[in-house]
Formats: sequence, C-alpha cells, structure tokens
Amino acid sequence: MSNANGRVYAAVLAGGSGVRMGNPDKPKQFLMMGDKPIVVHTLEKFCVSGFFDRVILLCPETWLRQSQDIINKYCSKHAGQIDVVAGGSVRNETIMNAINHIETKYGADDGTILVTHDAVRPFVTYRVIEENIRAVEKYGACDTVVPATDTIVESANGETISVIPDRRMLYQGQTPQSFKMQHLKKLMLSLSEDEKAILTDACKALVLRGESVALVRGEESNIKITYPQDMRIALALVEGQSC
Ligand SMILES: Nc1ccn([C@@H]2O[C@H](COP(=O)(O)OP(=O)(O)OP(=O)(O)O)[C@@H](O)[C@H]2O)c(=O)n1
Ligand SMILES: O=P(O)(O)OC[C@@H](O)[C@@H](O)[C@@H](O)CO
Repeated sequence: MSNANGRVYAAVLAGGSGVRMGNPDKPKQFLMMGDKPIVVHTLEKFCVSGFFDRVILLCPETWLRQSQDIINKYCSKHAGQIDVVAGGSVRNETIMNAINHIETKYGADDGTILVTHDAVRPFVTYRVIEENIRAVEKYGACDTVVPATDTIVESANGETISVIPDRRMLYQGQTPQSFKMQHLKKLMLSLSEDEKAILTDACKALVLRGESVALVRGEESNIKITYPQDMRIALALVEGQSC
C-alpha cells in the first residue's frame, strides 16, 4: 500500500544474537512459540496488515539461508512479499542495511516511509502499525510508547539516586519506530562515534538533533522477548490467544 507521497516498507529486525536469553542453540527470534518461530509470528502481522509494499527481514548473515527456509516452511503464503537481507553488527547498522537494500532494489524518495520493528515483539497489533504510518505522514517520525508504570530512578554513579523524574512525563519505548526513510538515513550518517555509542534506538538519532518525534500509544502486551522469563510470558500469551 503506497501512501499519498511514496512507498511504505517494513524492516523486521532479527539480526541480533540473543545473549541475554542465555545463549540457546539459536538466536531467540528463531525459537518456537506455539506452532511457529517467533519471527514468523512477527512477519505475519506485517504481511497480513496489507499496509506494506515490501517487508524486509534482516537476519544474522549466517542465518540467511535458514531464514529463507523458515519463511518457505511456516509463512509460504507471504514469501513473495518478503526480502531476506543480512543485518549488521549493531541494531542501527541493521536498520541502515534495510535502508540501503530498499534504495538499491526499489529506489526511494522523500515520501518513502520505513516502519522498523523488533522481530522479538511478536504481539504488535494492527492498530499500532497503522497508527505508526499515519503518524509519520503527519509528523515525519514516531515512536511507540506506553506510560511508565514503575517510578523511574536515575543514578549517575550506580550507587545513589541523582534524581527521580516526574513519572507523568515518562514513557517506555517500544517498537515500531517509524520514519521518513531518507531523512533517517541522513541523520544516521551524521552521527559521531560518541553519539552512536549512546543510541539505544533509532528515534534517539532525531532527538539528538532536536527534531520532534510523535508518540503512538503502544500496548502493555507488546513485550520484547529479552530474557528467559519473557519467553515464558510469551508462551502463555500465545496459548491464551489460541484458546
Ligand atoms: N545487530 C542487531 C542487534 C539486534 N537486532 C534486533 O533488534 C531487536 C531488539 O534487540 P535485542 O532484544 O537487544 O536483541 P539481541 O541483540 O538479540 O539481544 P541481546 O542484546 O540480549 O544479545 C531484536 O529483534 C534483534 O534481533 C538486530 O536486528 N541487529
Ligand atoms: O537496549 P536493548 O538492546 O534491550 O533494546 C534496544 C531496542 O530494541 C529497544 O530500545 C527498542 O525495542 C525500544 O525499547
């Protein structure tokens, strides 16, 4: 589905190795969740939504062949919509690989929209995906967030509290994070090594340059599967969905 100004692409980020999952025999995005791997649950959300001209799956270089096999086995109905591309050594490099692939293969202009999403957030909803696209059309960039539920404590030295910010202004960032693709590329290329070192997500590239990023309301259920206990929660959620 093209928007009024250009094309819309999804980058499903599956290039990580899942160290915090405790080094299972495969990166966590390829672990089974119910009847199919986590990454397939996520890809299906984007393919079925009908919002995208193309869905790009970024995976570790050593998993290119296996990723394609997984798609053919578990997601064959949508295989024609998905390009499998190698990710980079850090998450933002993976996003740059998606941008370079799209530019080279399909071309891009100022209206091209890129919706980036963690492969390990398989419970993203169609509402959130659609609101991301609408927010980029209106504001140029957006982040998906939920209000912070815990009190967030800041400590500069790791021993004592520096400040407890007003929770009413605090949110937890999720994905999707979505952008005018060419603008994101320009900003990413402008970052210094020091700036790259503090970039825990792509939205921060805009925030560092003083640019505004709109908020899209996320969902508590849009969890990121990071630790083994998240996997147990995810399995319970997917079982609940199939009941
Ligand atoms: N070089 C990287 C690193 C991460 N990711 C992706 O970014 C998402 C969120 O990252 P995270 O949960 O930190 O995944 P990992 O980097 O795999 O986990 P860890 O930090 O525990 O190794 C994941 O879907 C992961 O595959 C990526 O595409 N490319
Ligand atoms: O720092 P981590 O590697 O856990 O996660 C990096 C990003 O994936 C993360 O910032 C987005 O999912 C938004 O929370």
